[in-house]
Amino acid sequence: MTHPDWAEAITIAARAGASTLQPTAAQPLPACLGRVLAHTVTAGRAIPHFDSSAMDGFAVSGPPPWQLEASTASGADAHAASGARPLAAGWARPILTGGAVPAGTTSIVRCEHAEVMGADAAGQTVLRLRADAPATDLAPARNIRRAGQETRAGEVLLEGGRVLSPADLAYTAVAGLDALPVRRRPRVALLMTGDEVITAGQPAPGQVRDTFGPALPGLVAGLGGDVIDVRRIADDAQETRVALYEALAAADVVLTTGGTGHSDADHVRRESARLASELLFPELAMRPGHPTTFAQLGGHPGAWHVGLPGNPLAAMTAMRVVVEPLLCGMLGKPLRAARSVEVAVEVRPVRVSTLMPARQREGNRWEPCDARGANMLRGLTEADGFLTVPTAGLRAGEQAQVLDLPWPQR
Ligand SMILES: Nc1nc2c(c(=O)[nH]1)N[C@H]1C(S)=C(S)[C@@H](COP(=O)(O)OP(=O)(O)OC[C@H]3O[C@@H](n4cnc5c(N)ncnc54)[C@H](O)[C@@H]3O)O[C@H]1N2
Ligand code: MOO
Repeated sequence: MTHPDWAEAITIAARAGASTLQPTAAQPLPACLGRVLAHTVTAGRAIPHFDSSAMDGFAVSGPPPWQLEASTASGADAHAASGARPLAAGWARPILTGGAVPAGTTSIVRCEHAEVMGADAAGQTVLRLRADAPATDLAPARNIRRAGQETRAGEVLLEGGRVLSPADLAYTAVAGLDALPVRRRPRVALLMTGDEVITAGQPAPGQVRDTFGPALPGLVAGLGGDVIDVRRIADDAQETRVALYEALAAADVVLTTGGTGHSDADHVRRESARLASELLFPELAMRPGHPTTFAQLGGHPGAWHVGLPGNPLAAMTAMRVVVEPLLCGMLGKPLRAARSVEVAVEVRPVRVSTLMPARQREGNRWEPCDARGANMLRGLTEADGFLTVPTAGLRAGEQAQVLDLPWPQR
């Protein structure tokens, strides 16, 4: 079996994910934040849905002065009442911001630009434009928010596949919807191996602090997964087998960390193979992260298993090129494409196509971070993305591809 490079891994994982596209359910708007919209939603009617005033003031009909109607409504009804009856020529009517504009209105004069005078000879209250009011106040349709100005009935409100933002939810509410169809979040179980790994305090020589427990659950949630289980398992064949089996029954995606090697202490590869209905790849032609395995366990749909390598940076590159596209596919979300950038410095040839944590300098010029060994994290904390380095290396000034990090950036 050939070993995919990073670009092929993204394609394979995304296609696999799409074959288990998650079901859709309507959710109330506040529960939709960060969820993936399952399909495109259109406006059932125009936004705004009626002509309304943009200012507190007066609806006027024709040139000043006007005869001012007595205010007929206040409180809860005031916004609707202002538009209930047509406005006759030569008349003005009090109106609130957001109030319905009566038929016959030529413009809205804001209250600070108008002056209520005493009664005229006929006993009518008169409204005048103040001497210092700008002439634009009387421009046709001044301060009127027209129905349909923002969105026409039948127009697309939001495209399917997008991750819903606070603005999207607010806009949907304006359109009068109470719920949106969102994809179920893939259930993700996280199994972490490594007898030498401790989860608190200072590790002794031969021990290492767990880097995955603090980082991966949030990372998976940010990619749209629902982390249903986080478990540490011993470097033991039987325990690995039972844990994989149980996870496969409960989850859509099983992520393991470590144990992908071929030593007596590594059991993930063998136990995954026992449960696998399909091996998509046993490893990658990419560093760090080359031991990453990807399989489907327990038939279709069963569960996807991604065996992340134990080296912390290797696991992060695998998250970017396998887990992120897998979840995108399952959620019906578009992939984030690699970006073309200019390389600021020479990068020497490498044995296997390599993902290097890299920083963006002035302009779109990029350079690799230091401390970018597979076991290291410092470079990644300083990185703006992964620079993809082909085996031939890169010359200063050459174009190269950068992958965004699998989390929101500064
Ligand atoms: N003979 C070979 N040895 C190794 C090879 C190889 O090709 N032949 N590949 C190296 C590469 S590259 C990687 S990556 C690792 C993959 O190892 P495993 O997936 O089997 O992971 P472990 O052996 O369990 O651990 C590797 C390394 O990572 C540390 N680790 C594990 N879990 C954690 C954790 N939760 N937090 C922090 N660090 C962790 C572990 O202590 C080891 O140092 O294999 C290489 N060896
Ligand atoms: O390729 Mo390893 O995965 O260098 O860390």
